[in-house]
Order: sequence, then C-alpha cells, then structure tokens
Amino acid sequence: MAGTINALYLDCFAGISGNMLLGALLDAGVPEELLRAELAKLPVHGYELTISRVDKGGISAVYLDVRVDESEHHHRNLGDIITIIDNSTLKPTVKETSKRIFARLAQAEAKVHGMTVDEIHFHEVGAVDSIVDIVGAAWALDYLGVEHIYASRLHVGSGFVKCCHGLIPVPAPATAELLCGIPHYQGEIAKELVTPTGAAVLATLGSGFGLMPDNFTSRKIGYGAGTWDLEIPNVLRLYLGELTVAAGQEGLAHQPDEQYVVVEANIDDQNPELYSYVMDKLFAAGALDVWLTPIVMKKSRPATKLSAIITKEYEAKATEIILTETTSIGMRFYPVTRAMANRELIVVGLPWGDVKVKISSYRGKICNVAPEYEDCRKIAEEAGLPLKVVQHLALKEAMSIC
Ligand SMILES: O=C([S-])c1cc(C(=O)S)c[n+]([C@@H]2O[C@H](COP(=O)(O)O)[C@@H](O)[C@H]2O)c1
Ligand code: NI
Repeated sequence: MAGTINALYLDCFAGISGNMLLGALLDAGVPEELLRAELAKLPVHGYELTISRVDKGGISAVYLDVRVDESEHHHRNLGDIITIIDNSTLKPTVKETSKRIFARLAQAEAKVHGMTVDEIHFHEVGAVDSIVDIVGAAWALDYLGVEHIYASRLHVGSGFVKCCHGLIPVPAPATAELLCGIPHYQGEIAKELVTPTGAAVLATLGSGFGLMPDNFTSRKIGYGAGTWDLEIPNVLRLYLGELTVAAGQEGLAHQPDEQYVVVEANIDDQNPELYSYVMDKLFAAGALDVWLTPIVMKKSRPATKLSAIITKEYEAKATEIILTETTSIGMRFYPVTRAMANRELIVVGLPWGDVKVKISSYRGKICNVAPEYEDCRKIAEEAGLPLKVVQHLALKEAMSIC
C-alpha cells in the first residue's frame, strides 16, 4: 500500500521573494489571524503587516507588505537574528527552520562581500521584513505539515537594482550565490524577480527543481503577488498537494538528508576545563547537539571524542570553533540522516508557577511528554519541594489536558 507526504510545488515563472511565498501560502489556506498570532511571538516591534487581495494580470493574488518604522531601521547580524528567534515562544521546529534559512542567507552574503558570517549585516530595513517573511514562511510550512518543497526552474529577471552601494546586477550577487546548483534563467524582463530571501528559502528547504514531480498530486493552489506590474502576471503560483510514496516512507521525510553533518574530533591533550566552553560556543553557533565520549587512543591514552551535529551551513563555523578553542588540529565530518518526532510546547500551571511541557508526537500519536527541567528546578528550589515531585505533578497536569 502506498502512503502520502504533504508537499508543495512552486511555479516560479515570475520569480520568488519572501513576501510572494508568504502571500501564496495565505492564499492556499493558511489563516491570516494565526500567522499574525505567531509573528507576535517574536520580540520584534515597529512594523505593520498589510495583507490585501490584488489583481495581477487577471489573477487574484494575496499581496503581503511589511512596513517598518523609521526607528526600527537597525543593522542586525546573524547572531542578533538568532537571539531574536531564540527569545520568541515559537515552536522549536519553526525556530530551527528559520535559523537555517538565515544562516544560508548570511553565508551567501559573506561570500559575496568577502567577510565572515558574523560581520554580515542584513540589508535594507534592519532585516525586519526578512524576519517576518522567513519566520512566517517557516511557521506556515509547519502549520500545513509540508515536508518537501519542489520548485520550477526560476525566472530571475535581468538588469540592475538599486541598493545602498549603488546599482547591482540582477540576479543580485547574494541571489546568484544562493542559486548555485539550482536551475534558473534570466529571460527578457529587466526587473529583480528572485530576491535573496526567496532564493535562501529554496536553497535551504528545496528538495528538487524542474518539472512537477510525477508522484505529486495538487489539491489546492495559491497565488502570492509580487510588487511589479509586468507583461506577465507578477505572481508566485503555489501548488499544495501530496507526494505518493511507498508504504512505510510516509512521516519519515523531513529535510533532505545530506543537510545534517556530524563533526568529530578526538582530543588527548586538553585541559578538561575547556570542554564546557567549546560546547557552549558550538551550541551558540547553531549546533543541534554537542556531546563528549570517553575514548582510548593510540599509546593507550585516555582521551575525549568531541562530537556535534550541525547543518551543512555551519561546517565552516564549527571548524573555526574547534580549531581555535580546542587543542585539536583536525576533525572529520560525515553526513547523517535524522528522523524526528513533532514537538510542541504547552504550559501547565502548578500552584507555585508555570511549567513548560514538551509534547512529542510521531505519525499523529503522542510518543513522549516531558516537563522542562529548568522550570521544575526553579519551582523545586523556591517551594522547597523534591524535584521529582514537581516533575511528577507537571506531567500529571499535562497528561490531563493532552
Ligand atoms: O545593499 C546591499 S549590499 C545589497 C546587496 C545585495 C546582494 O545581493 S549582495 C542585495 N541587495 C538587495 O536588497 C533587497 C532586499 O532583498 P530581500 O531578499 O531582503 O527582499 C533586494 O533588492 C536585494 O537585491 C542589497
Ligand atoms: Ni549584500
């Protein structure tokens, strides 16, 4: 028996930008009020999101515009944006996807401008519009349960576009960098049709490019409007549907496998005090997990294996951290696949305070319920209760409502 996986096919005949993608997702059925509620979870203010229905060459499409107050025109680097996302109450999976897209964008910018990822400041209006577009899209894809994104060959446009440095060629340099390995063409239209944000989403999340996959069936279509009025409709066409796959494959597909990498270094000559520091640095740089294993190396030397799981974009950063912060002078990388349960945070109220509880589910069934250790610890210390009792009460409360 065959199964299905939720998927999108993006028809980019007039390009793709962050707001075109989010507009198309809204048109395909993502509720506007839920999107607004999710974006309100970000500690970002001073912007107005307008969502309207417009006519683009006879096609009714959703136009999304982010207007940013003058006071919010900051320059933010990747670290600032990661902090904003981490300080929100968004779902962990939405945070992770958003951070991966931003990291990809920052890497492309760093390459173009000959700088490090940390030195890159996001363009234009202090990245608020990119935060809304990227986090909004990451949440909407999660809301729809989309596991694979396919896109047509991208129409990028041509000519020049004005930026703070003057005129830059279309595709913009960051866009061109992000589209390495992704089929695209320039065409006759002298406008920027694919923006760096649109390219970053596809470069990070795209599973395949070209014609609509043979095993894809569309169920709903949405149109997201671009800003231009062109001789072709300036819209992104989004097909929401499903891929038919062999039995047993459904529910296992997440991001393309090769995006995850384990980096490892065997260390036999380091002051143990340094490990927690380097682990913190790897986590802060985007590692999904970091761990130490006791090992025995050559000449029977007791040693430590430092391992971290990272996404491919963080390879250079992880290399830099391990080489500069440990005594290791080399490391190895190997691609790994991951299968993950869906995770959601709920908050339960105990007489002494609130506790966040992580509810994990797999194929629609709850597979784990775990009260957050730090919340329970705080209550245990403040109320003078055994930690295990607080954990038990939080678990009981969570089980009664989920
Ligand atoms: O201002 C600069 S340095 C600049 C550089 C680049 C590069 O590609 S490098 C691109 N841009 C333009 O900024 C806008 C914003 O794009 P979004 O993806 O945030 O919508 C776009 O027109 C880029 O081409 C500016
Ligand atoms: Ni740039």
